[in-house]
Amino acid sequence: MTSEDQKRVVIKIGSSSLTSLSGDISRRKMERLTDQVVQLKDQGHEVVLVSSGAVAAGYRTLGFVSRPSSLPEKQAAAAVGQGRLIESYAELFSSHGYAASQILITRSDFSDETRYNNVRNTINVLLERGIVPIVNENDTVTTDRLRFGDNDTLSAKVAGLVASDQLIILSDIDGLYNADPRKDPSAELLKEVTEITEDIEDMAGEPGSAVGTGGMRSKIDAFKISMASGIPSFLGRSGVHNILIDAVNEEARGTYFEVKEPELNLNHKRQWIAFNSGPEGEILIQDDAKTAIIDDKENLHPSQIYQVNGYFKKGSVVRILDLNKNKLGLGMVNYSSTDLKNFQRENEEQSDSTVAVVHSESFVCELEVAIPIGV
Ligand SMILES: Nc1ncnc2c1ncn2[C@@H]1O[C@H](COP(=O)(O)OP(=O)(O)O)[C@@H](O)[C@H]1O
Ligand SMILES: N[C@@H](CCC(=O)OP(=O)(O)O)C(=O)O
Repeated sequence: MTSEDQKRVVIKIGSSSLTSLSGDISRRKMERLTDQVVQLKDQGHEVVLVSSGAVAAGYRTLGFVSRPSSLPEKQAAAAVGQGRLIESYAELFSSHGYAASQILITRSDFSDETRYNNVRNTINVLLERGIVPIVNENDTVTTDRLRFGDNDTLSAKVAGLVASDQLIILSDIDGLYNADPRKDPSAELLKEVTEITEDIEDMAGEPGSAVGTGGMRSKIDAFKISMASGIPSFLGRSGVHNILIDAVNEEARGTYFEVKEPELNLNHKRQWIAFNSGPEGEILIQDDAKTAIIDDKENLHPSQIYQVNGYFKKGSVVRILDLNKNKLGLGMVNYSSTDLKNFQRENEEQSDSTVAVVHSESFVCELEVAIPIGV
């Protein structure tokens, strides 16, 4: 957005923020949240919602007394519930003069760079036209292997995709505590996090409610992605009065995840490589090439390759490993695996050619180590 006071904000609303104690969608809770989104839009902010709730909105119609646990049952529930969820959002927004739109995404949509960029273009047009994009995982078609699985990481990836100014994740808890508050009543709220260290990761426990999927762990994974993408983020409790308005103004109670080194932010291309690409093969590099590639950010040349594993095309993303198979990073290759294997056989006669532009992905390297592909 142009004005400093007007932000582009991605807001993730978890199932627990939309449901009553019985697990059913609560119209009152939806109304409270959409009212605040309307206020934000009236103030000139652009808002993208990433909303869970499809399974919660559908399972009772299928005759389940509680949220089902098997994948096909959840998918069937989502097939009924997603339509209802969007219908409710559409009604609530239209009563304030805004239109809602539905965007359903699978991981394979994001692992294809063209489709990934296409989603961005679509959302940008919707925002330009004043529509509220409402994103959810396309639950009905995903398989276990291809699922985001939780909307926390999806929301962080969407925030990066649309170059959001802020990511707000609402939950049933008012932020990140230094221990799971259900197990440790003396746990304290962290008001600011500037780096996701192992200690921070260890604080996360399992989901709190019967309807939640990801728990604090997936929220922390999400904040790793948003922080690496340069997006200040916030975690707070959805039931708090005016939480969204206050969070946008950075006045709400909760945990703020700050971006301290904006110069290290991943650009769009690197975000895609780091978090969405799905590497297709691996290149083991010689030990003496490590410093040049990782620290000095030089390109990878054929003479520095020890071994090429798997089959990949020119333009694929591959894992770069050391001789002990430790992950060093991800790189986009300029040659296919067949070409690279041929170069090696031909005694590296092409040693001047650049194999992979790893140098520009050196920060991705660190992230790859920290965040397994597919979080
Ligand atoms: N360190 C922690 N700080 C805060 N909450 C935690 C922590 N560890 C585990 N939790 C639990 O995570 C829950 C939120 O995750 P989840 O149930 O998946 O909600 P949502 O539906 O909003 O995604 C909280 O209710 C809390 O019980
Ligand atoms: N896509 C699923 C929700 C998955 C999910 O992340 O749920 P939650 O942990 O409540 O945010 C649905 O709409 O029911």
